[in-house]
Amino acid sequence: MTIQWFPGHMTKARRQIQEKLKLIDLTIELLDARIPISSSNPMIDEILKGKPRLIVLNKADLADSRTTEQWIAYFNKAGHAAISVDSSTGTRVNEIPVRAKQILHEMIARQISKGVNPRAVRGLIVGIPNVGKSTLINRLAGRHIAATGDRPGVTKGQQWIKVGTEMELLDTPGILWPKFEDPLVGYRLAMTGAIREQILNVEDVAFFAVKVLAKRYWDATSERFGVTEPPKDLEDADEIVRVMEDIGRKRGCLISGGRVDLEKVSGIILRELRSGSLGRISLESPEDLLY
Ligand SMILES: Nc1nc2c(ncn2[C@@H]2O[C@H](COP(=O)(O)OP(=O)(O)OP(=O)(O)O)[C@@H](O)[C@H]2O)c(=O)[nH]1
Repeated sequence: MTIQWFPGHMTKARRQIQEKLKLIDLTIELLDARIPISSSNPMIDEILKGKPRLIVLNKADLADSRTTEQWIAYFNKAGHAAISVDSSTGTRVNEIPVRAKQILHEMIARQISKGVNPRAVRGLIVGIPNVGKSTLINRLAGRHIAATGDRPGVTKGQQWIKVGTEMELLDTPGILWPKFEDPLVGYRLAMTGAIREQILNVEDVAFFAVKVLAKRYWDATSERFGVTEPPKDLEDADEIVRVMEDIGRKRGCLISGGRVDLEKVSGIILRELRSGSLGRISLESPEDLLY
């Protein structure tokens, strides 16, 4: 689903989430494990207004596990419970209700001294488009939940989905928008396939992808594409383009005069990055934040 986010849409999305917040104990903030910062919402703290939050790093099967561990430590340090899952196969999703229940217990323990057996925790999944909200809801529900909430003309009350005895989830997630003002965020979202390539230039997206690959995953890149010479200087755009051309020659992306078809090779690089053919790749790490 692609949404054109105009200020009016953001206000509406925010209002819809805030209506749902009245019904729930805790939010499950879904982020893409490969880009936890770029897949987050810039106003999340304000929108959630202190509602307890469990951060779930989804698509962990595509991210590099060492970096994912660093992210979990980073979020823990900032005071948030965080776990990583793969919703497509269901790996570790059963930890979500357990952690949610723990958070609820801690919350109640702070309010009442002891002797309580809190009811099932009521949760809401929130996240930007394509982060895997529906996949996770279906996984937790153990069946396919039809996404009828947005269909015009269908008035539908909120439905609760039982997740074992520990948790109940609202059946429609809260949709958030990413931080559009930062162009790098746009490129990172495009690298993961979260936003359509047509919006951004495919060669530009691949350029940034090669920069990250050369910086952090050169061995995997070199092995996959058969290129041997890393860029001499990551800040030198000509050197990044030279690596793209080397990959293009290896993959036979040539046009008349022996020149490399940069658009074609860009498509190949991005497809292989997204599909996991280059291995498990994280496009952001907490170290990037430490400028
Ligand atoms: N590899 C992998 N793919 C996933 C995972 N979770 C979801 N996906 C894929 O990501 C894509 C988007 O998933 P959705 O569940 O439709 O995402 P959504 O957040 O509901 O998207 P919107 O409806 O656009 O808001 C689909 O192709 C899923 O198969 C995961 O943990 N690992």
